[in-house]
Amino acid sequence: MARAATAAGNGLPLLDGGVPLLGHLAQFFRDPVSVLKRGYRSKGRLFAMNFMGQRMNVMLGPEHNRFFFEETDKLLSIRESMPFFLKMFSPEFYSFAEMDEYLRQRSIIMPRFKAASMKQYVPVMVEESLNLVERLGEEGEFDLIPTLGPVVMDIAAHSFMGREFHEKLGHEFFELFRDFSGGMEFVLPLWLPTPKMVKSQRAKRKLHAILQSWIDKRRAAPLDPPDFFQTMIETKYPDGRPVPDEIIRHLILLLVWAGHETTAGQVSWALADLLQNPDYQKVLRGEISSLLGGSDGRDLGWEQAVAMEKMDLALRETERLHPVAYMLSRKARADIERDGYVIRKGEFVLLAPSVSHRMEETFRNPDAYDPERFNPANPDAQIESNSLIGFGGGVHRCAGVNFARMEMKVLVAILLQNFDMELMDEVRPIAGASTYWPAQPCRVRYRRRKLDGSEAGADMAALARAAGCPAHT
Ligand code: HEM
Repeated sequence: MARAATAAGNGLPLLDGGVPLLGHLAQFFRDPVSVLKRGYRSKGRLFAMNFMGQRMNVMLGPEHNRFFFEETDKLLSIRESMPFFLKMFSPEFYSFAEMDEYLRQRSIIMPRFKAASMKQYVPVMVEESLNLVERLGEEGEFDLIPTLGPVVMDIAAHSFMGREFHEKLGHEFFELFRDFSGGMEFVLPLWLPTPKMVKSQRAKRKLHAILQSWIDKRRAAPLDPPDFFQTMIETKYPDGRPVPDEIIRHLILLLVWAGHETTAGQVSWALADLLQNPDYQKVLRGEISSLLGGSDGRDLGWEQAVAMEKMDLALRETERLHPVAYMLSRKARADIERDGYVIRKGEFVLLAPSVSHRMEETFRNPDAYDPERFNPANPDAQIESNSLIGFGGGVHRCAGVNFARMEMKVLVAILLQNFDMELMDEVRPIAGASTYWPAQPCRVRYRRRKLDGSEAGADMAALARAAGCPAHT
């Protein structure tokens, strides 16, 4: 049961092992997921950490996930939990704005990620993935994050700002963007003029100037048929008012910011998982070659990408095992009673997909890589709502989830179709990061495959086996 409470009551059980003054802060920043796992093992689904006197209340499992998502913007505030957002964007923007303004701004971007609009991004995703194949050549080594990160940025710049912007200004935009992202400060006060904060603010001003010049250019000479950017600058609010340029600039930066590190990390994990699970890699190869035949992927269209159902399962399993957004955060707006405990107004409330996704009660054999657990055709499929939350939930669920899933599908499919790959390094999560991606180096050795489509038949047998076909045991 959950309700706003004023009654006296005990706080959530406090995790052991805090040190004077800092509490659990230092150990958390060193290795957040281990601390969260220790909390679950020793205290269960509800526990608290101490960050220099500030209580951080952690909730785990589908029931608590549901509560967290349903109470966001009611008992739980998103805006107070991410103050750095204010510095990177502005007080009237998105989650920081009043609810009706937030919903108005959200309604500008959501239609751009519906199925009908998504179709226009697939050719861009294919083109940028094939550019990577071209750059990699016949054989060699690449490091996952530094190689896939720029492809994700190319896809974003090309999809959201258009080909011409991407070709002329993409590089400068990317460089500035890296500095801008450095403004995501969790520990130090935001008014402190640290070098990375000064850099971030300078980059923000330059990014806004670049985007404004692009808005002016497109207003003077509209693109027909319109692409993402053209549609954004022509969109009106439901009451007919034009959307201010400042909001358009912030929205573009928000999309790139929210989708860049996350997708780069998640797609790197997806590839690393597949390279460690050759049986399922084979299943995917079968699916890909049954759809693409002997093509390198340039014919890959929306319909084929949607038909990659095994790839969907693999991406979901990676989202479960390695959620890059390993923790979501809110602040309590009032005292909240939860299972007999009280969370006080002003305290933080956290979800931890990184731990909830590995709970035995929710997922059978949780540390094993088993994409088929999500296959709805399996009688024992594990698809309880609010159990897989790598893209969040409720009204603030990731706006770009369809875009990200499609992008990862295309990139992984094209890499698997074109290269034989093996991992050279042990895959470990990065320590102390805000985005939980594989630590560097995480190198892959690759060699170009001969593409004649002859593997499709053999791989279809593996596909049938994985789907549990008794004729292929
Ligand atoms: C694998 C890649 C991605 C992951 C794991 C991811 C994860 C998430 C999560 C967990 C949230 C909710 C945060 C919260 O409730 O506190 C979120 C929100 C959001 N994401 Fe993503 N994201 C990804 C890619 C993208 C992409 C590609 C875009 C844009 C094209 C995007 C745009 C957004 C936006 C705008 C929000 C804010 C939604 C709102 O508050 O209304 N994300 N994302």
